[in-house]
Amino acid sequence: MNCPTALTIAGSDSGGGAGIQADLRTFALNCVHGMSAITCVTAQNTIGVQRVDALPPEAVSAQIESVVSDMGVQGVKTGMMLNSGIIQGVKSAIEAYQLEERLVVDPVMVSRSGAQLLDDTAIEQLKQLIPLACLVTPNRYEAQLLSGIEIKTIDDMKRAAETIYTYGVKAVLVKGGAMLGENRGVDVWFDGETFDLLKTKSVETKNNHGTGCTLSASIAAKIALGKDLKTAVVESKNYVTRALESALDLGEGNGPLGHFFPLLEK
Ligand SMILES: Nc1ncnc2c1ncn2[C@@H]1O[C@H](COP(=O)(O)OP(=O)(O)OP(=O)(O)O)[C@@H](O)[C@H]1O
Ligand SMILES: Cc1ncc(COP(=O)(O)O)c(N)n1
Repeated sequence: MNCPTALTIAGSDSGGGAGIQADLRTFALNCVHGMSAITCVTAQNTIGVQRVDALPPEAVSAQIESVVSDMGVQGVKTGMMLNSGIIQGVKSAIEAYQLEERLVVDPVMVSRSGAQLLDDTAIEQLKQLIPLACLVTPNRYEAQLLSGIEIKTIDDMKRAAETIYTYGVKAVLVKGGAMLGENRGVDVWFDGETFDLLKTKSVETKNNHGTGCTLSASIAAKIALGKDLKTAVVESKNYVTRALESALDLGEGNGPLGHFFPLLEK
């Protein structure tokens, strides 16, 4: 039986809410065979990140090479990459295996709980990876850092998307989970020609750990399934909204999404 494959290049979250664990659940729900290149191991729960251990960059590159050379990859996303050595290795592998057309970069910098997930010195490397991707998905904070624009309004999100687009990436999705009031949960899409506001409903929950990871993993899975980028983004945005509505009340802090809600509804 043939099965599309997707690869996540990201960190492990011991609490299972974000990172590799959220990505693999999202791939599975899309009936895509999930593969992983783990960049670092976090000791993490719903309250915070207690410890981070990086893998050597060569270990990350070796994982990518193993799966791409043998099994093929139809969709790929990057998440937490922690340091510049890892990002450089990932960039070389993406170029060597020509994965650019199917690459989604989630420029993870800070966790929901406020922990730093990217070294200060690594942002320049991340800026060099972004032009390779078909889509980059910064949240409000990441978009501010990447564009140098302070974001308070939808117009600010649009201006930030335009600036980030000039890096050379095919499309930008500025995510609005951290926007306030009626703008919370409104995402801005820009592909160089068209702006689009992606709106679902704003979900009232503290259990929102891993929304960005889940969104980018879902987009990568749908690319692997052969969907066009915009369709992949719109369907994934709807999926995250439903998974937020079914989020799990686990732990004292921000619980994980209910990734498997469609299975529970049957
Ligand atoms: N309360 C909410 N209601 C509806 N949609 C939301 C809400 N919070 C986040 N989202 C959506 O979730 C997706 C991820 O956005 P967000 O801004 O939370 O990314 P993120 O900060 O990278 O996520 P994380 O770091 O938690 O993985 C976006 O599509 C966003 O609109
Ligand atoms: C391994 C890993 N990857 C990504 C995130 C970001 O997710 P969040 O902002 O929900 O904490 C995280 N906390 N941990």
